[in-house]
Amino acid sequence: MAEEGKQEQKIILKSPALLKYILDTSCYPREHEQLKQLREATVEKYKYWSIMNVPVDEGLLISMLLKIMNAKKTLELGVFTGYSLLTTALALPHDGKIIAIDPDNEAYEFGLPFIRKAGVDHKINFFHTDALSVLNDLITNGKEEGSFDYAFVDANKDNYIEYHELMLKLVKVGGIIAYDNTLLFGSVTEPEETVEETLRLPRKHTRDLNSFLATDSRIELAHVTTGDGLALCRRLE
Ligand SMILES: C[S@@+](CC[C@H](N)C(=O)[O-])C[C@H]1O[C@@H](n2cnc3c(N)ncnc32)[C@H](O)[C@@H]1O
Repeated sequence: MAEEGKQEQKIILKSPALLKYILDTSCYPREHEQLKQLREATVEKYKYWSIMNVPVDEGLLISMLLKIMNAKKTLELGVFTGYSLLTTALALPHDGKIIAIDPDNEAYEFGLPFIRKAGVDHKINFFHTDALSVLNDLITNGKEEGSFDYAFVDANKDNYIEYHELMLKLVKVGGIIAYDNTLLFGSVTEPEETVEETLRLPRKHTRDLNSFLATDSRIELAHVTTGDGLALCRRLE
């Protein structure tokens, strides 16, 4: 058998039924009650766009990662209704701190009652604006370089490489920068002309990011096939 064929045999998720099995068996029973309610309310209000919430299996992975790292101070770029934000807030200790940024205040306000009910809103400092301005401010005025344990980047794809340079300043050596949607609905491997038009530019940005990260010697990289793809980068220098 060709080497490539052997590799393919290692891919576990061979069917949508397997994803459903993982969710039903291992994930939904362990999802925090307020995360479940937030997820369901988001589906009801945002319909198709609820797809933007991080899926439950990925949320559980992020939660465990944060606890293994003993993360206390984190950044969140792209909040929407706050599924990944609430996941993070629940995983941090009582005195944990999250700087969360999104220009969409309405979606954040929609998710806030669930975050409050979970009793973790005191950990969150939400900035209702574009991420770049806040990140630059944290570096120049806030003197926050090297102070974050973890950053979750789930925002506008066209800025990811720019965000990466700022993340490498803000996240401490040994800390994790996580980029979400790095497989972009599987479009990264499809020929451009077969990809729906609205995805073509994000697909290009995502492919550029993946290639960039693969050769960036300042990080250790693990490209995880959970959700829509999650690139975990550990800052090395
Ligand atoms: C995929 S959603 C985030 C989902 C969220 N992490 C969750 O699990 O529910 C992407 C979000 O990025 C936000 N966004 C778009 N441009 C942004 C920017 N320049 N800075 C920060 N956030 C931005 C959008 O408003 C949107 O809410």
